[in-house]
Amino acid sequence: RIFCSNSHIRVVIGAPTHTSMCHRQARIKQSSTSRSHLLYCPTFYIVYVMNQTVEIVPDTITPGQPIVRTAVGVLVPKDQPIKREFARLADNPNVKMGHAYVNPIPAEAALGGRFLSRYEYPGIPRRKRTADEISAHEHNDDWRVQSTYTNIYGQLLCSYIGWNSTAAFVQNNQNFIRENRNVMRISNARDTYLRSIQRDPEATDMMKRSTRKWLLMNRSLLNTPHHLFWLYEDLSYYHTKIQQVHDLPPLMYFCFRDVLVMPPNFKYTLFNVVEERSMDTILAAKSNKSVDELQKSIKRKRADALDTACENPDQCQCNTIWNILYAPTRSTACRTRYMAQNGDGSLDMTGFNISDSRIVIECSDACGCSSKCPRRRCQRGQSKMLVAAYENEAIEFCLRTTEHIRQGEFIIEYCGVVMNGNAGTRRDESYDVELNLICPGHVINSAAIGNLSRFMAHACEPNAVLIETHSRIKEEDPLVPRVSVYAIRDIAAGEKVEISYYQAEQLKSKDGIPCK
Ligand SMILES: C[S@@+](CC[C@H](N)C(=O)[O-])C[C@H]1O[C@@H](n2cnc3c(N)ncnc32)[C@H](O)[C@@H]1O
Repeated sequence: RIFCSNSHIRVVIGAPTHTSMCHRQARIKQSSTSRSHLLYCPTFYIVYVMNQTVEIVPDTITPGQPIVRTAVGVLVPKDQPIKREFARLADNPNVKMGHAYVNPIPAEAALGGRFLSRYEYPGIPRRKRTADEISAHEHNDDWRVQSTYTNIYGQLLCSYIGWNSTAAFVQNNQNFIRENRNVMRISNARDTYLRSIQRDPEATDMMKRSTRKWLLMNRSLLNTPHHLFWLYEDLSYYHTKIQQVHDLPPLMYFCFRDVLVMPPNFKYTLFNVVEERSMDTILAAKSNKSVDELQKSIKRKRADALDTACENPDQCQCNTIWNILYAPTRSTACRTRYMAQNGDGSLDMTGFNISDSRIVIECSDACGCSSKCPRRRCQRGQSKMLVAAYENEAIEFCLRTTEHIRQGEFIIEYCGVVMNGNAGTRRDESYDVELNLICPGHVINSAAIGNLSRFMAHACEPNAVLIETHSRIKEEDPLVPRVSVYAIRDIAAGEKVEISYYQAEQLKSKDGIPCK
């Protein structure tokens, strides 16, 4: 691993203008510690876990049952009773409390066979069945398709959940395609992206050679179940499964090198996980008050000067929240910018200045709008298929889009663990995003638990930006800090999604990752 020469990288999400308060920045600190294990989080917030037996797990689909999407996980320390202040949270179906966040191995993959993988990754089965075990299971119905590939003869090859690569089969009947439409859709999306790399004039010969490994499956790969290729395949599959619960697109991990490097190892989450100490701060914060409470306690004029893109503008409370909590007053030197949504949920980027402090405010049940409201964009989550691809020894993995993204479009939420940003907390700080407005002094750290946003690389001329987002579905949910990633210019399919880890002044001082 090659690290950059300086020890601190800072990622700015707020807009530091005048006060020291404003100067808190999202910070990425380089560290020489090895990469920690990650989890995947979807959309909302998390708290702590109590004892070893209590776990926060990502949501799964139970046939016939409605999907409850967890909004927050709360991690509570072991051997301590749940605090009284959290009692109300325990009744909220959007909040899960536990001592640890885990990515469990789905039941259909946990069958177990003779093959033991060399690698241990959260939520990925190590034990699988082999081709030798087929006869014992031939007539059982536990053959569910994981993914499909085309082999060098143009035949459709199918790999099965819980079986290693030696048990992959050629499938050539139309029924198979009809019955596995979803799997076929994901495999086709993967191949479309891989073909675009084959055509890319900037792709190196090594990338093209390696891309063919994914496009045209060969016998030697099938016969090497310990090949890292299969670990990439599993990570893509099991993390995509978590995405699907939240109706989010598939994701993929790639390494376009002759010799593959180890894929990233972390727990995948689609909601933020909050440490107990930070949950105390969150619950006590003014931003956590409901709109009604805010209006009663703070005698400030209701905002009506701003337009709202809410589908129910007469009842929309977002501008009131802005006015009471974030709008600059004569006594605040810190000028936070109101980021207005357009009717399609994208942000109005007119006059956007990357140095400005900025916030997006989203609707809750108090606004009386539906989940399709333009002012609930972060709540709906990612819509474009993104991939984490290994770039080089310096950057390692970065985030790329497989689809065109327009300026102002929401890309993804930055998910991870909400924790106190002081130096005492043990973590890899290079995955910190520092919060300025909603929970100052805290960070969202995605080193151990996060989603694809953790792979965004630094660029001196970024195409995306982090924006703190005041968002909860119900006023009774805790207002856990959230950070959205929006495009600040059009991003073409295949491009990297990059943010600036630094403020303008730091870029000039050449502190941190150099601009190339
Ligand atoms: C938040 S992580 C990004 C994901 C990381 N690349 C990975 O593979 O997990 C930040 C780290 O990525 C690397 N990085 C990001 N952008 C870079 C750039 N433009 N040049 C060199 N290294 C970069 C640095 O090691 C930095 O500490």
